Amino acid sequence: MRFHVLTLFPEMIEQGLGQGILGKAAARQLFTLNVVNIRDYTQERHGKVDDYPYGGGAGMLMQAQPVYDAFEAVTAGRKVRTIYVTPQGEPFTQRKARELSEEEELLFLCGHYEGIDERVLEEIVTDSISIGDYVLTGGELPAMVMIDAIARLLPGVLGNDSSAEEESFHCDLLEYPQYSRPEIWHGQKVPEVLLSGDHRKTAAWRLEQSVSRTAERRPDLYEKYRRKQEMIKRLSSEKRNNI
Ligand SMILES: CCN(CC)Cc1ccc(CNC(=O)c2csc3nc[nH]c(=O)c23)cc1
Repeated sequence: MRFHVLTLFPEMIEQGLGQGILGKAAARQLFTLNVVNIRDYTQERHGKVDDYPYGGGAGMLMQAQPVYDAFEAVTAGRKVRTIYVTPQGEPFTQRKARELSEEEELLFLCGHYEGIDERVLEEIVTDSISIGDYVLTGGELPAMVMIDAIARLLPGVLGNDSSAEEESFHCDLLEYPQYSRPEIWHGQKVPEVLLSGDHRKTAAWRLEQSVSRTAERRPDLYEKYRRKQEMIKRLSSEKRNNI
């Protein structure tokens, strides 16, 4: 996978994605990261890349020419899936991360100020994606969030035992509480069942914890889970009756 990021703050991306698991994975060539400074492509003097929006309105807009020239420099005529990170985009989900992780190459366009001239977006953008319904100061953090979620799905980036955890999230339940040594900390004991070594009881306790935590914190996911359970029950009883 080759990640390209077009941004006005390249060091933010390089710092943010150069540490930890992703830094190591990039060093092992499990993916490459190419960060391009849009300001390097301006034809205006003093590195100017923004201007006032036609029709008035608060703030400034990034102009089309520098963005387009940076894009052309990276893609060199290749057709590359180009993601414009924007509050006006479709919501980013684990499903979308999985879909994007199948691509060979991804180009992320980070806006700043109040956005980018629509004409260059029309020409180069394939997907407009938001990371949530809150307003940030720029697209760099959203691009890093998405690259993190996508890169961890690439072969070799995480230890191979994590895929099971992936599935658990897919069954729409929040994860159960976890404990490690010591057995008593600040007078709080680890739940007995986890010390019992009884795997069946442990699994049952963890499922119960996941369900109650989901019901409490994510009623939307809980509702989905409940309906799925009901359908499974109905189908299995229908199957029994038909036999
Ligand atoms: C004036 C209307 N604003 C849109 C809500 C303009 C605007 C605010 C903030 C930004 C910077 N944010 C992003 O570039 C961004 C990119 S993806 C994303 N997901 C959630 N929230 C976000 O702010 C973002 C861009 C335009």
